[in-house]
Amino acid sequence: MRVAVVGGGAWGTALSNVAAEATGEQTALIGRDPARMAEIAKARVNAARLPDIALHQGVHPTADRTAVSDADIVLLVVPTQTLRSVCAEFLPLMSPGAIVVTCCKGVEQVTLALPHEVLRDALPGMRHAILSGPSFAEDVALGLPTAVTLASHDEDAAILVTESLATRSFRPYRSHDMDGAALGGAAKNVLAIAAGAVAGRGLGASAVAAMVARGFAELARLGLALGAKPETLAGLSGLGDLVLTTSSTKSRNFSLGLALGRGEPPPNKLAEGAATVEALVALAAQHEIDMPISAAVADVLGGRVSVGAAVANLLARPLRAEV
Ligand SMILES: NC(=O)C1=CN([C@@H]2O[C@H](COP(=O)(O)OP(=O)(O)OC[C@H]3O[C@@H](n4cnc5c(N)ncnc54)[C@H](OP(=O)(O)O)[C@@H]3O)[C@@H](O)[C@H]2O)C=CC1
Ligand SMILES: O=C(CO)COP(=O)(O)O
Repeated sequence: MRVAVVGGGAWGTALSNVAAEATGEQTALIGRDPARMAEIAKARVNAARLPDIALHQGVHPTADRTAVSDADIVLLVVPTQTLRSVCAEFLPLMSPGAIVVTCCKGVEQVTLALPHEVLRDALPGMRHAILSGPSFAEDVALGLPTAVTLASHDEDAAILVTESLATRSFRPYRSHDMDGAALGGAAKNVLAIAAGAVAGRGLGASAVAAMVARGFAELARLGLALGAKPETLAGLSGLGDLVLTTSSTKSRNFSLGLALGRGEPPPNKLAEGAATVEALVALAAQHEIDMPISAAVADVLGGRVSVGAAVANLLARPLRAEV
């Protein structure tokens, strides 16, 4: 199986190393900036996005989009808001039998679609899967043990992708539940901003734990309303990724929240949760699901309330039975 990776960011670079190791085949890493891709090819390191980590010898960095054409499996590893246009751009170049895997985590702002729904709309007739789960690009690229969810309605596709990405340290677990895998990844990014803000305000580890647990409750409420399976929501791509992202300063979303909580300027790298939060809250409203923590993040990032007022509002919510 030959894999191509579209998106020369941190995660795309880490996954290209994984695919080259797992398949023993040349793996194209396709970025959009020719000068930067030439630099990566020469230095054998993606200094801007994944510094100090050598590319696997089988990785072929390029800006030539046609490098996707002989791939059996195409990983799309770009920000969620660009996924649809990237699909349109690559559709005429991909082999019609290729399996396309979205590795993005978010909700599309205009349509409120999750990444796998974007693939379904934008790449009709092609085979689809989604990869999600607790996995910092740096950890994966360093060969640290990582387990993720690989979900597809197409069992054969899921097996082929799993086999083409499994290494001694990277373990994809198969699932049929694309809705659950996608929703977990999208919601945890938003909830990590909230956890970071609570930590940044110095409210203590107990408060952060409460935020994570109540955050999981709202992730699960929306997931169940969308038809996700409880075991997916409590698994790697749901609770697993929520725990990772709400507990580490390696997370761009948690770091954004931390800066907001401390009253510091937000880090300049855009976290996916910031681009997703309004759409996530709108999606929840469509399903009449209450997501107070996500709504508070939306209000803070939208400049409608301060972090202090948002936390105070959350604490002032009427007490009720835990659900
Ligand atoms: N980083 C991580 O640890 C993980 C990230 N993810 C998810 O993977 C996705 C990508 O994240 P990550 O790699 O970290 O992000 P980065 O910001 O590091 O990279 C994003 C890549 O997408 C490219 N890109 C941006 N806009 C466009 C566009 N309009 N058309 C084509 N390409 C574009 C960028 O190109 P350019 O370099 O030219 O700007 C860059 O190569 C996100 O959804 C994230 O949530 C999932 C798991 C782990
Ligand atoms: O998705 C991730 C880990 O699973 C990466 O999280 P951040 O985008 O917050 O860095």
